[in-house]
Amino acid sequence: MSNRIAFLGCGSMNEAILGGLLEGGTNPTEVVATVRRAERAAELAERYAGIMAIAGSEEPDNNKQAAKGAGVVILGVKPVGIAELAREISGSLSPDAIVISVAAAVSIAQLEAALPPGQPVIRTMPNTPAKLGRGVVSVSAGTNCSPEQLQRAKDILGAVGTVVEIPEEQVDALGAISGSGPAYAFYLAEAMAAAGVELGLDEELALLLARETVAGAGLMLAEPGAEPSALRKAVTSPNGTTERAIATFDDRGMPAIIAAGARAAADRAAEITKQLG
Ligand SMILES: NC(=O)C1=CN([C@@H]2O[C@H](COP(=O)(O)OP(=O)(O)OC[C@H]3O[C@@H](n4cnc5c(N)ncnc54)[C@H](OP(=O)(O)O)[C@@H]3O)[C@@H](O)[C@H]2O)C=CC1
Ligand SMILES: O=C(O)[C@@H]1CCC=N1
Repeated sequence: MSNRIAFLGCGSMNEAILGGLLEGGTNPTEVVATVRRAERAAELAERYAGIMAIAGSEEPDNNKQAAKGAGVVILGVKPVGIAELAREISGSLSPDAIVISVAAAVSIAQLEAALPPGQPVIRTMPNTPAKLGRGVVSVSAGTNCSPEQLQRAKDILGAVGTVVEIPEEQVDALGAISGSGPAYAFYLAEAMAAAGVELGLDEELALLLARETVAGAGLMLAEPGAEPSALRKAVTSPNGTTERAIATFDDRGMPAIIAAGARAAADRAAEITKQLG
């Protein structure tokens, strides 16, 4: 099977996977990426020496070209564009090419219906820390995907983070935690910076403190065996300052607010799936 990997629609998410794969040792000459705009293709080609990046504005058959001869094809456009993209490349795919979708809300049934009968499909839900090799990527195999093909996808995706295999019914829940989750951590950093300014710190200092603190805490969480609650307790002196802050968060219902946000994300995914028909 061909080693070529095609990233069709290379924006935030697919670029993070592409970057993580190259960091992990994938040969850039085996990577091809497609986008719509020429500036974006030029940006990718400059940032990742050796890859091929093709813009649809210059070569309207870019997706077909990239799909042709690829062993793995990763669909990375917005959910609403996935089925159209799948149909567009259907005549160019090798029958054994593994088609991986990173899109939220697009079901395996919707993917399979848009591809040639028998095409192996894997639905994933990655996240952008993939770029640093610290992503979480779920995999759910479609009906025509062999165990060997699933293993190949896991091996490839393993270079960008932790791979978890889940039944498709759990993808929306997983996406609400790990897919969207990096944004929750960045949101926390934004809110901490704003709180620092409210307490009288200047904006630049407050942002530095928030960034470095969330990043440092993330690194501690990444240590083997790290437990969030144990790490929190180690910062929380009895009757001290942190205890007062956490009690205030609890009193104001912070855990319930986070649960409600995650629920809203999962519900939105289900809503989009329905809209896509
Ligand atoms: N962002 C995230 O953290 C996550 C995203 N996802 C999923 O990833 C997918 C992409 O999201 P995201 O990366 O954020 O979106 P972006 O808008 O950043 O990226 C989409 C990319 O697709 C390109 N594109 C659009 N239409 C076509 C086409 N017909 N042919 C070729 N390229 C095309 C765009 O090109 P151009 O730049 O030229 O416009 C752009 O580079 C979504 O389905 C989303 O659900 C999943 C998990 C996390
Ligand atoms: O916001 C979204 O819809 C995508 C899916 C998960 C993260 N970003």
